[in-house]
Amino acid sequence: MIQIESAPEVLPKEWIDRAQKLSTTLLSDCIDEPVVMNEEIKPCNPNSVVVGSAVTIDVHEGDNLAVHHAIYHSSPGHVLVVSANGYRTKAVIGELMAAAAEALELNGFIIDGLIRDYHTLSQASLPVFSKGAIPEGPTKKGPGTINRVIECGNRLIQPGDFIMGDADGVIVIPREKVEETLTRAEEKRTYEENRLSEIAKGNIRPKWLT
Ligand SMILES: O=C([O-])CC(=O)C(=O)O
Ligand SMILES: [Mg+2]
Repeated sequence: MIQIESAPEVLPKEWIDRAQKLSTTLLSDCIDEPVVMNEEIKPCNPNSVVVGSAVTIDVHEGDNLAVHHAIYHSSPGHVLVVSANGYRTKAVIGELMAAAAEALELNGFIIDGLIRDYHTLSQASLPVFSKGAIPEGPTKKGPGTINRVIECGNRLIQPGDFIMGDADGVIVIPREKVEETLTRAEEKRTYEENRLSEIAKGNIRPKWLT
């Protein structure tokens, strides 16, 4: 049986547009709490960038029925964040599920576990983040939960949390901290752009390094 709670609100478009001009590194530098998921969770396609509101999914060991249901309980703007509870001998999703999610214009998948059909997913435009790949597929029996608090990548994820993933990994920020973190990260981006242009001009050593 799959327990399904209502889907969270998507993020304001303004937050998505601003975040897409930043990065997980800038944002994680600009918040005073741990936001980075376990470093093993990486994009299949290193060009992938995902920003969205977390739909949280907890699956039973080696099973993915809850993920199949979650795809059809989500909307454009949602990122499906899956806790596989450390299970590493079966994949959680593959290319068919990713194609369905892409056709429904969902934003992507973050999987604390493994996937399959890696070759296709490494070239797909839908962002898929995972700990790697394995051929063996999951059962589809349940149980599972959708839109309850989960643990993913050693972080607690609330439904509707701000999620961003890029080539460096994945971060999660509580909604009430997003506005301030975006503003601070924009200031840091300006500082870093200035540093790069100073380096290009030959002023290589930073002023703060005495
Ligand atoms: O069998 C599954 O549920 C996962 C899979 O390979 C696919 O989505 O292509
Ligand atoms: Mg498949």
